[in-house]
Amino acid sequence: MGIRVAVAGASGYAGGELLRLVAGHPEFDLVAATAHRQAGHRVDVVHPQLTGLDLVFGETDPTTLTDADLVFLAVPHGESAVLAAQIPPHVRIVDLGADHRLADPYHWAQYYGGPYAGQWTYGLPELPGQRELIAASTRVANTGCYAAAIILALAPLIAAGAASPADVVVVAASGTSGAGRAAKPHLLASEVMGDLSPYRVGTHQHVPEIKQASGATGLSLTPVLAPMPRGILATVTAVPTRGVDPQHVLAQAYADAPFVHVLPEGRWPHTAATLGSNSCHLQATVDVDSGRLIVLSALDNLGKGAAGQAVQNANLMLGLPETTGLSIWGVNP
Ligand SMILES: NC(=O)C1=CN([C@@H]2O[C@H](COP(=O)(O)OP(=O)(O)OC[C@H]3O[C@@H](n4cnc5c(N)ncnc54)[C@H](OP(=O)(O)O)[C@@H]3O)[C@@H](O)[C@H]2O)C=CC1
Ligand SMILES: CC(=O)N[C@@H](CCC(=O)OP(=O)(O)O)C(=O)O
Repeated sequence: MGIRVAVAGASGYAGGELLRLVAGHPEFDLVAATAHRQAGHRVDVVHPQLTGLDLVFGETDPTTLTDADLVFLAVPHGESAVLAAQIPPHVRIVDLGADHRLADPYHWAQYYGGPYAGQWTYGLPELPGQRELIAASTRVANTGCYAAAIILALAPLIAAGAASPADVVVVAASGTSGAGRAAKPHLLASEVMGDLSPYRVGTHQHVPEIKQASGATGLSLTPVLAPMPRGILATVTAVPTRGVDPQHVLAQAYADAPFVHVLPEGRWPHTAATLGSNSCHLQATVDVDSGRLIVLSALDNLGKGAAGQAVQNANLMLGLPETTGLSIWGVNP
């Protein structure tokens, strides 16, 4: 008998990717997959990529989930805090939503609203000291998808004193699965195809999360919806504080990180190379004209930006090698 794992919100995009990873994980037994409107439907009807997984979605209620050793919560903001409060402390939880990411209740109220649920251990193992904290935790808050791409690009440069924390500018494009599966008019194929559209310009909810985890004090983020199902490409620029090679700083920071790859000089991250993997690809340079540091960061929003990262955190919480059941390599093309 392996480690008993339940996935709440399993009918969504992040939940579907979690099911795929949990079902293929050598130490996990999938004991429950729960949904909301899709409760009672077969998993392989909602997720045809999981044909062969003989399961029906249960109702998302605490009694189904407390039977597990570890629960992944992949439900909308606000719902995961309500569920988590009803799950006993001995059951480990990784929350893919935002409910437990922020330290400051004021930021929660400003960007999300509703009751503030408090902060859990932040689930980005590549931050200094964070692996150990995650391993010692029974409650872990997974990162936002843009947040993962941007923090991995930025945090080592600020920590090394190589970039000014006060003036960080990011433009980041995301595939449509980042917005979830619920039908929304702006996500119709006719609206998305052939278009690049900025949204929540200057007001995106990941800004306080990125500042909190990276040390940035002034950050402008322009998110762009891109006509592709998966992937994030973030262009992060900052003012250098001293003449260090940003690529060298990143390579040193991630020398022991199995999923973060600083690419050889001359190669630039692009989303397709990361899809299906739990990897983040980085490359950095200094702009010849402005002198600003430029870091490009690519990942799969459902991989390192969500489900892959959640499994990486669960592995650490359970004392398993962090790479168990995860792929470093993608599926391009
Ligand atoms: N998509 C992404 O790239 C990322 C998502 N996340 C986070 O992961 C979580 C899930 O996102 P995603 O998969 O994209 O969203 P989806 O909209 O695709 O899926 C949402 C899931 O939550 C269920 N659900 C909806 N309403 C409720 C409710 N009131 N109570 C309980 N369950 C409910 C849905 O069930 P049903 O369909 O049966 O109604 C579905 O299983 C969110 O918190 C999101 O912010 C984090 C990082 C990246
Ligand atoms: C394309 C798109 O809409 N992306 C989502 C990112 C969702 C995400 O990362 O999840 P959290 O909401 O859990 O932080 C957005 O910008 O809100």
